[in-house]
Parts: sequence; structure tokens; C-alpha cells
Amino acid sequence: MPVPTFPPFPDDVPTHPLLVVDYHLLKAGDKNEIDRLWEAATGLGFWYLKNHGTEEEVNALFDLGEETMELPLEEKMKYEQGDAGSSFGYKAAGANAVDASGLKDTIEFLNVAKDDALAFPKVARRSYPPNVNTKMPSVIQPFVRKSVEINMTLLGIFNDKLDLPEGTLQKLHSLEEYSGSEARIIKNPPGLSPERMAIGAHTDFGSLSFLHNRLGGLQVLPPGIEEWQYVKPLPGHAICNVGDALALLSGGTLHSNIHRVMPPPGAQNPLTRWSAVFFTRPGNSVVLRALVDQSDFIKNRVSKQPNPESFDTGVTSLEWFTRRIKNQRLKNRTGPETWLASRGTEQGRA
Ligand SMILES: O=C(O)CCC(=O)C(=O)O
Ligand SMILES: [Fe+2]
Repeated sequence: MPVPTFPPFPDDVPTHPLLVVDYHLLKAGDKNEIDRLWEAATGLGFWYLKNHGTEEEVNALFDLGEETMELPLEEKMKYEQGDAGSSFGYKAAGANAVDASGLKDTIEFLNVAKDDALAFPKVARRSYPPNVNTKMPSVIQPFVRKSVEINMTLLGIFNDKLDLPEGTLQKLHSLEEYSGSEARIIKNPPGLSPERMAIGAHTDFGSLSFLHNRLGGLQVLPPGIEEWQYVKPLPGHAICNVGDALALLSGGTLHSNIHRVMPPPGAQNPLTRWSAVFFTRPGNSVVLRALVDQSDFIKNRVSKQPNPESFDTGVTSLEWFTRRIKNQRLKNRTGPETWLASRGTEQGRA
């Protein structure tokens, strides 16, 4: 399908510029580009990535998303993620809270585990709608493979910069171990008030997110700033960000920034908003603690943090991830404390 054109992103809303990082140059080992990535990842923790070569895979995933979300709700609900804290499968609009008051989210999404994508036609973690299975080899697998390659390249660069023994971060995100890594396709319906939160303020649970969207709506709350600012989508540019797991492993060197999703602003508001993401998360057994024993750089960094003890969570990636997902679900809500129990490294900013 040809890529449609959209009304322009408005020029009268607060917008936060991100550094643009060129994936070709990173692959070629360009020192300036590597330094720019490092600046972005240790600063806001968000950057644009160009020349990532995943355009076709992303367009195909958007088409599959449309096809899937058009299925009757009853059919989609057969593949629902459930209330026990597993992320894989379908999530209906309104199943999660967007804030402590328990206001409902407005997005529906489908998450496909990287373990299922790579094991297909074997079922590793759970089942998916038949149309998704049909497109697993032609759409999901290619998107997952390219996303994994890109995020592993970024992890390799961070590994060097953090002075970790060769391959340390890559091993903690091994493809062989089951993990929470997943591909996600998100739909937010059109015409909602620009003030209506679609996804509440959060930090991402895992290590690296590789995000694609066409319309505005993503907002960040940069450190030291009290106003939410939009991240403008740029054609052909992915938006990448650091999540909690990598922030913890790196002793806070890499920054997991709080963000949320609003309906598209301005002339884009009447349109359905789609986004596609690949989340790279550590293997399920990885304990989320700063890698102080493997890097003096990280050890030194943690010692200078106001709360060094917060960099040893004592829980595994699976436990971290399960707690956060479970407590976002409105079915599990008892009161504002449930929302609080879903929080990550936001440091009280949400
Ligand atoms: O849709 C977006 O632009 C961002 C989605 C997001 O933050 C998430 O799924 O964690
Ligand atoms: Fe996110």
C-alpha cells in the first residue's frame, strides 16, 4: 500500500527537538556519530534514528495492524493479555489506567512476543489471531529481526562506552532466553480531545524502544521542565528511547525518560493514530541492578547517585515487568496505590 500523506504537524504547540542519529554512520563505526548517540542516550534518553532501513517492514506492520484491529472485538478478546501481568496478546481500549485516579486509556494494541515471532510456526509463549499467524513469516519476523539487529548494535555501542567486558549487554539480552521483548502495534481512535490522555505518563519497562509513528501525540517531560512537549514525527526517522532496565544496569548513566501519548494535535486530530514499536528487554532471569562488578565506570557513577541503593532492585526483569503491567490493569485496581505500584524510574514525576 502506498504511504498516505497527512495534514502537517502544527507549528504552534510546544515541541522538543531530538538529536538525529544516522544508523549507517553508527554501523560504519563513525566516532562523531557514536558520540552523538551517547549524548542523546545519556541526556534526554530519546533520539531520532535515520537510515535504519526498516521502512518497508514498518509499513507492512501498519497494514497488518489495520487488518487486525478491524476484527470484531469479540474475536480480538480471544487473544487478550489477561490480568496476571503478561504483556503478550491483545489489549482492549480502557483496560489500563492512565493516572492515579483510574481514568481509562483510549488505545488498543497487539503485542507479539519476539519468542513467538522467532519460533514460528512453533508456539513459544501464546497464540495470536489467524491473520497474524498468516503474516508472521512475511511481516512480523522481518520487523523483529531488523529491530533486534538495530537494538543490538546500539547495545554494543553502549557496552563499549560503559567500559563493560565485550558482549556483556548483548548477553543480558540474548535471543535464546525468553524475555519480554515484543513487537507492538497501537491504535488510538480519531477525534478525541487533544487533552485526553491516550497512554498515561510512564517510562518504558525494558532496555530500548524502536518506535515508528506518522502523527503527533507522543510527548516527553524533559528533566527540569514542567511542561509536556510533543515529539514531532519526522518521515523516515524512527524515535528511539532508553527504558528502565538499561537505566538501572548502567547505574543511571543512560536515561529512561518519562513520556505519554495524547491524541494528534491540530489538523491531525481527526485521524486515527497508529504506532509500531519494538521493545528490547533483558532476558527474564536478568536481575535489574547496576553492573558495578563489571565496570568501574558504572561503579563510580552509582556511588555519585543521590540514592545508590535504588540501583539494586533485587528483582528480575520478569518480576519488574510483571509488576508494572499487572498494576496498570484496571481489573486489578483497588485505588491510587495500584497506580503507584505500576511505577518505574520516573522519580515521582508521574
Ligand atoms: O505511540 C507512541 O508514540 C508511543 C507509545 C509508547 O510510549 C509505548 O507503547 O510505550
Ligand atoms: Fe512508552
